[in-house]
Amino acid sequence: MRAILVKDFNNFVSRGEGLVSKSAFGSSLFFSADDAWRRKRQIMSPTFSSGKLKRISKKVIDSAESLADFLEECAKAGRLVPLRDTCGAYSSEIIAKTGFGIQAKFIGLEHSQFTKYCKTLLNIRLGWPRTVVQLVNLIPNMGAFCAKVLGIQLFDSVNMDANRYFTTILSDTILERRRQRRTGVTHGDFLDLILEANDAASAGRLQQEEENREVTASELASGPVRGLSDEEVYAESILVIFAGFETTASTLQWALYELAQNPDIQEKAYQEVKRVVKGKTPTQEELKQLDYLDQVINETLRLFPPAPLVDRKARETRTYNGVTIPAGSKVMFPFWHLMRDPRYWETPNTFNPEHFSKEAREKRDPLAFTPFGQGPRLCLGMRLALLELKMALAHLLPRVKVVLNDRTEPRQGKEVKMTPLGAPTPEKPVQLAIELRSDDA
Ligand code: HEM
Repeated sequence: MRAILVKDFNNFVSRGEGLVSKSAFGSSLFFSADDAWRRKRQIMSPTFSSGKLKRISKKVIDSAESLADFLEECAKAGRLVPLRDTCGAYSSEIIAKTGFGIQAKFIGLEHSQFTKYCKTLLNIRLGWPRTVVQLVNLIPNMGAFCAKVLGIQLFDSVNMDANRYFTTILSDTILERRRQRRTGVTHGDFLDLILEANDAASAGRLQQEEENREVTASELASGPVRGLSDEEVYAESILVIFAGFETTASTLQWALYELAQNPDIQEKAYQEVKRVVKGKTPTQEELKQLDYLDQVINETLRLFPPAPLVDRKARETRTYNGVTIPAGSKVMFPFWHLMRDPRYWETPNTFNPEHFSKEAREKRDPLAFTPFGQGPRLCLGMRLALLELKMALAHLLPRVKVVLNDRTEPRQGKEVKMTPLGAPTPEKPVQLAIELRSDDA
């Protein structure tokens, strides 16, 4: 794993498969190969640096406050909280504000078109439609022809209604933003940051800026980097939705579910927040001191990785530790299994934040924990995702308790059943009860 993802990355820059779609999103950074990936990664990387993240953290804080307000309202009204919808609203609200410059308020709202299209961006085919696509794909390039040339939705991996919705919002916004940049107006969101990095690339300044940051040689394109066209800016913005929506929403959902299942762990996390955070909103410094909360988040990512598998394609035939990997082969890394492997985890199938105590971490190979991938193609949004998750929990734990009882799904004493395919998803929507924390708790 180390050889492929890290040491000989240059032979495994590309993912195993691209995305079959007429949408520009199919050619975004996530699905790009070799030099096309290097160019886009170099433009996008500065956008996600910790310095830039500080500029958007106010928007994350506002959404975390709204989430805590909403849970408090549910507690007062005795209403159960539908976890998937609530966590999805939190994550899509942050995307809308940071990625698209929309003044969004989705938490607690029953119908938001933006959230609806975030959820349905990918065209999930089940039953007979899946079988038809699989059969047609037996003929090389036939599926791509049906999607891209004939425009048949069944074969397109992107839902074209969602694509149209986001294109419409973005094309107007990008035009307006380019105009505003010339007059010095900025909004401090990802769209601004992408356009800023893009201007640096077009002016040949990106290379210089990159050299001052810690960027691995494998990430650097050889020669000057060409800026992104409007269509490419659009593709990268859609990628922010694809990569950032379900992943963060799902992790927050599982974290809250596990805290409800394990009241002692919830109490310990609450006591830490109560001890460290002095005001209504944690400062950056206080956030860093919430070590136990980090352990809770990491343990959630270990048991419920939203991206349970990644793959790479070999450019040349080479031998690693006696195993020859022929050119063009796809190598899969089943993170889900690795992160439940009893050789690395004391109680592999139990939610136990002590797996991430300082002592336990020091004893373990860091490659045993890879929810964000590994090597130069590591998740670009990792810092943002961790900020979103930590901010949400640090805001809501001092105000409310999440609990299971005889009205919730699952009931107290029962566990959630998961669907067998893909990212960890509960079979039935989880609904938790919320209790207010009293001041002297
Ligand atoms: C808990 C949340 C998240 C998890 C667990 C996660 C996990 C991953 C994983 C496993 C990969 C593949 C890495 C590889 O191939 O080695 C990835 C790629 C990526 N993620 Fe995330 N992700 C999360 C949130 C986000 C967010 C919030 C964003 C942006 C807003 C984001 C942006 C990306 C991008 C752009 C890539 C493609 C990187 C590339 O191909 O160079 N992710 N993520």
